[in-house]
Amino acid sequence: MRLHVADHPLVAHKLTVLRDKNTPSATFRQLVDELVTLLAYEATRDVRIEPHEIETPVTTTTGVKLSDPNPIVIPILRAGLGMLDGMTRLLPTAEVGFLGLQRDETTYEAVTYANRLPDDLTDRQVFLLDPMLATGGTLVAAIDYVLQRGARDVTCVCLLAAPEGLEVVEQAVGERVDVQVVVASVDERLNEKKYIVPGLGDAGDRLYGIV
Ligand SMILES: O=P(O)(O)OC[C@H]1O[C@H](OP(=O)(O)OP(=O)(O)O)[C@H](O)[C@@H]1O
Ligand SMILES: O=c1cc[nH]c(=O)[nH]1
Ligand SMILES: [Mg+2]
Repeated sequence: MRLHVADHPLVAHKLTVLRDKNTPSATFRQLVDELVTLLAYEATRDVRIEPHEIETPVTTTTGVKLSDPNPIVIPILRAGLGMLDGMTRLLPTAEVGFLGLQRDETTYEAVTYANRLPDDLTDRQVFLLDPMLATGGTLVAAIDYVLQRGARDVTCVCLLAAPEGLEVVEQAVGERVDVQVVVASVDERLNEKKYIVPGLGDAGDRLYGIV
């Protein structure tokens, strides 16, 4: 597993406002969108491209275009949905799949309740979106899901990660496949309820308000 922590003053500034418990839902949504666009720039560094010849008004030249098939972006419902627009702003031709996973707040195990994905993800570049990597259970379940469908190139874009969760993902993925995790911050730890500290609380509730 490769870990990339975005190191940028704008990311740090926006994240601080996001963490503030007094930040209202509308501002929270806007900030998630802005942060994802900044993270997407880092997360797409290895997006597959191929040579592409064009004519400028002056001459012909060889540039690049995204290779076919285009990447697939998969927000993990609910909270990951808040990251979708920020990601597809940079990758407008990406396909979008959906995965619904909810963490059981007693056992902390991820339960799958929805999926709408292509059956075959062989040779597809996959971007998984979820703002919170806490125990890592949800992300490991999502990674397993796409690996079972043949994906071998997976980038996870998260806002916050706990060191404990990163370790779980690292152990689960090992050297099996090329999994990259891009985050805005690796926080201190998990608390007794497995919430990220200092964190930002429940991302889904702060985005959408309904528990
Ligand atoms: O790393 P984990 O310990 O598995 O926890 C992280 C998961 O918890 C949150 O989702 P939640 O289950 O609250 O669902 P929601 O997005 O519908 O609120 C978050 O968006 C992650 O998906
Ligand atoms: O801190 C946390 C942990 C899990 N899910 C969240 O939304 N926040
Ligand atoms: Mg939630």
